[in-house]
Amino acid sequence: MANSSDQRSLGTQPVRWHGDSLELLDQRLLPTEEHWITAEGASAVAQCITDMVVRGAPAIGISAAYGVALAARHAGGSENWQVEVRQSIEQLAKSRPTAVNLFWALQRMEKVFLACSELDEAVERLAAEAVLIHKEDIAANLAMADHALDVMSPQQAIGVLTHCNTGALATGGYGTALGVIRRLHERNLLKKVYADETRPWLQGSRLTAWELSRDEIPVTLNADGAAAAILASGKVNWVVVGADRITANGDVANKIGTYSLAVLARHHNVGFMVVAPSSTVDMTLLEGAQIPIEEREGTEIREIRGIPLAPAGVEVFNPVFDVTPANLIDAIVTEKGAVLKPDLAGMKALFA
Ligand SMILES: CSC[C@H]1O[C@H](OP(=O)(O)O)[C@H](O)[C@@H]1O
Repeated sequence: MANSSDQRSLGTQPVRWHGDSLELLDQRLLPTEEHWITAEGASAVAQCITDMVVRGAPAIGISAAYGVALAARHAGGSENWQVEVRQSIEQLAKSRPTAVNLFWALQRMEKVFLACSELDEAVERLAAEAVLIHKEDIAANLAMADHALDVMSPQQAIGVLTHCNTGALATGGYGTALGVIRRLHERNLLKKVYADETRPWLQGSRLTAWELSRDEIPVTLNADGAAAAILASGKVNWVVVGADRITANGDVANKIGTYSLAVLARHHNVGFMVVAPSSTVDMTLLEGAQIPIEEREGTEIREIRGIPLAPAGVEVFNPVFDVTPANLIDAIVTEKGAVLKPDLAGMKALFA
């Protein structure tokens, strides 16, 4: 995907589309190794999503869209090509449960699929739709950065703390919360950015610190447990995070540890901003308690790259997302605009 016409650095995009295959940067190996996996079919893309080769709500949706396009591309000669594509959509839908972008992208691809009567038409139109979803995500990220700075209206350089990875690696490019950080840096309005390491998967230390360092944006990595002291220090004006699913009342599911950051931010009178494209908004769910929260293997906490960090077999509770109630959020920023002090009425005004 070429850089956007505005010549801004989009950062390292996590997927490369080749028409008959999709290359995915294996984010499990960063920061020590840049290894690209080539997926030639939907099942390979689904496995890459489940295994977190590619992760991040928008990037998951974009990858799944390309996976559907690959299903049609490689169904050639089959009399049951419609069955094969439908089975691929169903398989991709089972890859991870929380990020609604996955289901949003699959529904959009299915709509195109159902409008195609011939395989050749489906191959062409599904590929075009996946590329469009990718391009729209980049445009959304660039727009969200503008809306976020309007909300912040910084009169001087500010301090920001972020959680997990919401950069180019988690999206089609540029990033959501990290896109705001990129924009602040571009405008010389970024005094300091603290990045939570974000245990257990370490998206912050392995991905955010890598992305920002690569793009020469100064970043300070901190243990998750240091966030409270950092917010107490007065060095941070805003906590800026992404989202995996936002419900109609403004509750937000995001990486585990986000909820505690929101409590800390409110306690220390620090702004708390969620930045996510409208493909992350799920108006079919009224509140956060309805969001399916993914739990992953205990080994992700007991070990790091096979090195034991805990007694073998110790019981683990490993939810990889939590829900931040709307009343702890100062702003939800999307490409359509910002919802300040989000509630059902404010969300309906933008997304009804
Ligand atoms: C740009 S949204 C990224 C969002 O996804 C992350 O989760 P995961 O790395 O498990 O896919 C995290 O919740 C981020 O905020």
